[in-house]
Amino acid sequence: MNLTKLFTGKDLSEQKNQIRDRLKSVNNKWFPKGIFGQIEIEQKGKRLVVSLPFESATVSTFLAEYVNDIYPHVEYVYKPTVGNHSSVSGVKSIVAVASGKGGVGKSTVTTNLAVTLAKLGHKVGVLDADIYGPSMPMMFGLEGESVTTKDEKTMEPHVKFDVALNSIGFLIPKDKAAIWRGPMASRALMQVVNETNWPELDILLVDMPPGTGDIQLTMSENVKCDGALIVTTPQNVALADAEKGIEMFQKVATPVLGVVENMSQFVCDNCGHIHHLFGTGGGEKCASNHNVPLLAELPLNPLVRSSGDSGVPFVMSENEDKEYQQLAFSLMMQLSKQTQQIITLA
Ligand SMILES: Nc1ncnc2c1ncn2[C@@H]1O[C@H](COP(=O)(O)OP(=O)(O)OP(=O)(O)O)[C@@H](O)[C@H]1O
Repeated sequence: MNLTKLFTGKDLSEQKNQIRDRLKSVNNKWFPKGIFGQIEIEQKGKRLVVSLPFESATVSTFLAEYVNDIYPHVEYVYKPTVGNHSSVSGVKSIVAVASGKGGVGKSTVTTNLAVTLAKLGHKVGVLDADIYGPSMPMMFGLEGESVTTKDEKTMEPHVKFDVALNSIGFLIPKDKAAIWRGPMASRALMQVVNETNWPELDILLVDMPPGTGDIQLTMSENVKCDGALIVTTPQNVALADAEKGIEMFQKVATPVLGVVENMSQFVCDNCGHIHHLFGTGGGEKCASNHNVPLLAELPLNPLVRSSGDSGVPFVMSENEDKEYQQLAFSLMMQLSKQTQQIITLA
């Protein structure tokens, strides 16, 4: 039986070209230019399998719309390519999550983004570098835990929700870290960076302390980050600080992958009215001022706060990860564009 003509009566190469052409016509600003010229399409039994250089459930659904009418039997699979760098052994890419101002939700975004990336199939780690207020142990439900070691030299990260995590909060009580300054704080941070026995990771998210001080400088001098994600609220005072953060990363040649506007709006449970508690359009303006994309506008949602406090990230709840899936996808796309590591551009 000639499987290549099974469904359409067309030759396999003709079918592949047709699928490729359809995918090339996909119009979505997050896909790097030329990406669909590079993908692999194979026949496996009765199916045609498209190997994508990234993973996202939303992507498969989105792409199916372009192809389903001609080939309903196409399957999309994730085929990661091997990276070749990062200053931390075993780690393919490092992304700093930063904000100029404190309290804008940087740690919340880091946590939920990490868990979403893990749910999508990536190998993810989180380094809590917020040395003055490490909140990851609480957000991952690991408060009160300390580090373990197998060889008395390196620390084993905790693994929760499929994310490997280390935090200065596992080493010392919260109040002690808060009084560290300058070289002492930097030394402690570098110890957590260098002496953690990270497993093989596709991406390590670094939750930075707010501001543009010593720690940020230490990080950028000692750890080669592939990119930075800037979290802000739409408020003017937060935006001014976010812009300082962007400028700092640009100065040290760390590409800013994009801006995340958190607490963008609040939808009233009762009447559905949308309230813009902190103003509107700030994230977009901040991003366009610096020629970087706005990757997400995440709503203010009381469940996000209560989940963070309870140690079970918001995205672990059923059907609560759509916005974070989109953010995870656009972040990986931006990272691909920067590093050319996950995909090769045409
Ligand atoms: N989208 C959101 N909706 C509701 N509450 C949120 C949202 N994002 C963050 N929060 C809450 O706001 C508070 C501050 O968030 P978080 O600790 O993540 O901020 P941060 O920028 O990391 O702060 P810090 O400067 O202390 O590091 C937390 O109580 C968190 O649960």
